[in-house]
Amino acid sequence: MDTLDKAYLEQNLPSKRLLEERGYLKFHLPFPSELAKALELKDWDKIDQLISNYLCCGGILNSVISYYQDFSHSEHIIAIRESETDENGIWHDDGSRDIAFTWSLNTDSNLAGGELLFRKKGASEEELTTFTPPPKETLIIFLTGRDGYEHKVNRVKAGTRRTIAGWCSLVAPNWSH
Ligand SMILES: O=C(O)CCC(=O)C(=O)O
Ligand SMILES: [Fe+2]
Repeated sequence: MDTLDKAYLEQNLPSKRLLEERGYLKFHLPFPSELAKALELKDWDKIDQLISNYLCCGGILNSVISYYQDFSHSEHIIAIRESETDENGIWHDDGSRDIAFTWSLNTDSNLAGGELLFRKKGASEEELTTFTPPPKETLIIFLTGRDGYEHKVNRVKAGTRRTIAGWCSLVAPNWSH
């Protein structure tokens, strides 16, 4: 499932309207076998390289994210948070990026905390969406400050939280975060 055609995307992905309404989408996007293998080996360099490829033309992430937002620039990191050293994140909006994503690499059954919180700026506590760290292969795509949203990651209380965090923009973003 490395290249995805338009018909596949339209039939299998959540609608664009849902993203506009809620500001986020969460769904299962299976890892290509080479990524699954690299995760098993904890080969972070390989994972980093594969994600670069997937964000490029014809790649799985490029196809999926482009379905929602045209982009020509992308950045990504492998974000690893361990309970021993982790701290509460702060609310932020990912600056001038058009859209953000987090593709879970979590395999740690001891993982506690590390929730991703998401809200419209100025929203009340009840209007907050909380994503408990999902299992590997869960993709969350979410809107940024450009559309008035912000997010933060809670402190990991036990175990290790791993994800690929990324950002995509049509024009090159300002490099401030
Ligand atoms: O770790 C995540 O799921 C998101 C991280 C994030 O928001 C960021 O690095 O800007
Ligand atoms: Fe962020």
